[in-house]
Amino acid sequence: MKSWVVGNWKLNPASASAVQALVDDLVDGVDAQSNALQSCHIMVAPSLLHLSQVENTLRTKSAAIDLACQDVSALSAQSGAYTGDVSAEQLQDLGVQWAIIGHSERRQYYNEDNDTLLKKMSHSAAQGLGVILCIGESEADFEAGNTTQVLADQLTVIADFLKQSEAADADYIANKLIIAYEPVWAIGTGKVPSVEEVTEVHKFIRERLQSFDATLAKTPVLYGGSVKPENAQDFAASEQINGVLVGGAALKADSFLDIAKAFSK
Ligand SMILES: O=C[C@H](O)COP(=O)(O)O
Repeated sequence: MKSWVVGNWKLNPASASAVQALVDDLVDGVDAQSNALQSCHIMVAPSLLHLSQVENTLRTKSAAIDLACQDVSALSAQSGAYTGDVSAEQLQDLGVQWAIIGHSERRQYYNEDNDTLLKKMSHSAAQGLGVILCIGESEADFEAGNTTQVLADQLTVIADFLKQSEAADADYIANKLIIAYEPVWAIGTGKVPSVEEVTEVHKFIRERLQSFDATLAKTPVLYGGSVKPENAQDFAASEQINGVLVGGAALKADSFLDIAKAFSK
C-alpha cells in the first residue's frame, strides 16, 4: 500500500503570492525527486480561497499532487441559499479530489458533531469526493485513559454512513475513505506520542472499522500531530501508520517533501 502524506495548510499562507511560491516549490520538488517519492501519495489542502489558484498550478504543472479541501458544506451537496458555504459539487467541479472533515479545530471552533460530519461525508460521497475523517482525543481524555472510547464514538460516523446504502457503494468504501488520527494535545505543540502508542491506537481504529465492514480493514489510517522531518522516519517504520497529516511542516516545501520521502522508502 502506498503511503499518504497530506499537507493541511490551515489558515496559511496569508497572501496569494506566498501560496504561489509554496505550490511552485512543491511542484518543482516533486518533479525533481519523483523517484524518491514513488511510493507515496502526496496531497495538499490549501485555504478555500486559494483552491482555484493551487488547482490551476497543479493541473498545468504536475499531476503528481492531489488536491483536498479543509471543509465542505453539511447543508447541501450541490447548491442553495447557504451564505458562505461551499458544496461538494462546487469543489468537485473545481477539481478537488478529497475533503478533510472533522478536524479537531473545526470540532472545537464550529462545534462540528457526528450529525454534522455524517452530512458532510454523505454530500462528499454523493459528489465523488474522497473523505479524510479526522479523529482524536483531548489531553484530558488522554490523561484519563479515555482515548479508545472517544475514538469509538467519533468512528460511529463511518458506521452510520455505511448504513445509508445509497451513499456508500463498495468502490467508494474501498478507495475513498481515509482516517487521520490526531491526538489534539499533539497538534501544533511539538509533543508527539510514541510510535508504539500510535501503533496501538491505529490497531484499535482498524479493528473498529473492520467491525463495520470487512472492506474497511484496508482503509488507510494516518497519524497527525507535530510530524516533522526529524520524527517522520520513526512513524514511517510502523506498518500500522499508513501516512501522515501534516500542518506546520507542510508550509515549507523542503520539510514537507522530506516527510514524504521518509514515507516513500
Ligand atoms: O492537520 C494537521 C494537524 O492538525 C497537525 O498539525 P501540526 O503538524 O502543525 O501539528
